[in-house]
Amino acid sequence: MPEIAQPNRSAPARLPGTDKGDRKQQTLRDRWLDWRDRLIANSRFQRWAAAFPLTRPIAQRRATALFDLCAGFVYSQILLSCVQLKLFERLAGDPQTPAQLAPRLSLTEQQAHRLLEAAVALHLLQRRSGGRYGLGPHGAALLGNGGVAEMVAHHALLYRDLADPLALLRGEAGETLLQGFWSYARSPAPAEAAPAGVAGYSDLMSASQAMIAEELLEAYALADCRCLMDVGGGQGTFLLAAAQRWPNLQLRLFDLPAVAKRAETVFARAGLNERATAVGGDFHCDPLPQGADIVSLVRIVHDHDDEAALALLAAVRTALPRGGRLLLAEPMSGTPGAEAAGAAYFGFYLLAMGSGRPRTPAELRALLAAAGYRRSRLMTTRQPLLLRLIVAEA
Ligand SMILES: CC(C)=CCC/C(C)=C/CC/C(C)=C/C=C/C(C)=C/C=C/C=C(C)/C=C/C=C(C)/C=C/C=C(C)/C=C/CC(C)(C)O
Ligand SMILES: C[S@@+](CC[C@H](N)C(=O)[O-])C[C@H]1O[C@@H](n2cnc3c(N)ncnc32)[C@H](O)[C@@H]1O
Repeated sequence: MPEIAQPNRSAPARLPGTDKGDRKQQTLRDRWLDWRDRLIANSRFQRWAAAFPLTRPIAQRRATALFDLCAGFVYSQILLSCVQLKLFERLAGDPQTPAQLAPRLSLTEQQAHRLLEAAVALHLLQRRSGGRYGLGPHGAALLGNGGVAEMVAHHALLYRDLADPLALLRGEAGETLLQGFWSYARSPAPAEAAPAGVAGYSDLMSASQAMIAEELLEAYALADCRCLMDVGGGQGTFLLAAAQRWPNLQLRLFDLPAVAKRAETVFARAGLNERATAVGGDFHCDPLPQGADIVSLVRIVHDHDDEAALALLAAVRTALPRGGRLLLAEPMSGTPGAEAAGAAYFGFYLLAMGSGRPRTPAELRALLAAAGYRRSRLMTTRQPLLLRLIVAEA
């Protein structure tokens, strides 16, 4: 059973770090933060701040932000309903009334109206003339970002795994649904994964490559590169994008055998047999193919705990010639303006997946140095929420 915290109504709020003994070690900043916390936790101060005209907007903003944290799951489920009903596709360029939509969604008019109003409140949809509903700014942006709808749909697994977050944190949750979905996570012999076990995650990764590949190829020019090897390259969607942008580039992909097979089919269909090869193996124990002058690890390193991540970075360095480059691209922790996506979303996502953690650029650069890279540099990406990039020199 999940643990339900019981509020202690009689005890006064006591914040840590206020004992006389602790005080000696506190910096000025710690003391200021203690004072601020005591003030904000004081319900009389809250009432005063909500009433006083100069502090009222701040109090209202903070209350809304805290409410949004409480309600996040509800908002996500409204988004999921819209995705499942393909509401954004239906309304793109064709705003409709609840009466028109209801039979197409297998809902009554009243039910459709409730969903549409909720989606309007979340800026997913927007009201139009004549009682019709059309896309809102978020709904339109979602349509323009391939893979977001698929991500939303697969969150059903994540949310079930997170139903008892403390059990998950304490490692008492047992086998999770995400471990089943990402069949290589925690598997002692990932190279033996059956084709059916890799299909779901390979398709999801491929669908969401649209927003990743462009970011990466915009951030780093491959003009002077001869052969790019994408390690953990999935079914080859990133390499397809690289091939289109850089027509002289040779392409190599390394992934688990069942995934490499899928990439082979994709390369053949794209007529890339002359330029692209896919090699199957396990990057934890098999040597990586030599011959590439640049290697990419796209959304790979955060999947692995420190020891495995360090070994993988070292294996890539060994496969590269001296002066060869590694592109380490993934969402990272501590990204200014997107802090929640790193430590909170990916922190708990990877916890549910059973392996890995999001790292800050500084942590990754320290791992790269420990793996023997001579230098590394954090590059600028246009949407750091989705992807950051470190380039390292072997
Ligand atoms: C014309 C007028 C009046 C105004 C225009 C104003 C203007 C300039 C507006 C800007 C509009 C605009 C360009 C909007 C752009 C919006 C974008 C780019 C939105 C992007 C959203 C992306 C989202 C929501 C991404 C979600 C990604 C998720 C959930 C990723 C999950 C990844 C997972 C689970 C990865 C798993 C891999 C593993 C296992 C960790 O390795
Ligand atoms: C999160 S996906 C990223 C796929 C792709 N780079 C992308 O960004 O779309 C991780 C990839 O690493 C591969 N992988 C996981 N463990 C592996 C291993 N031990 N050896 C080789 N590939 C592995 C998976 O099969 C999967 O394709």
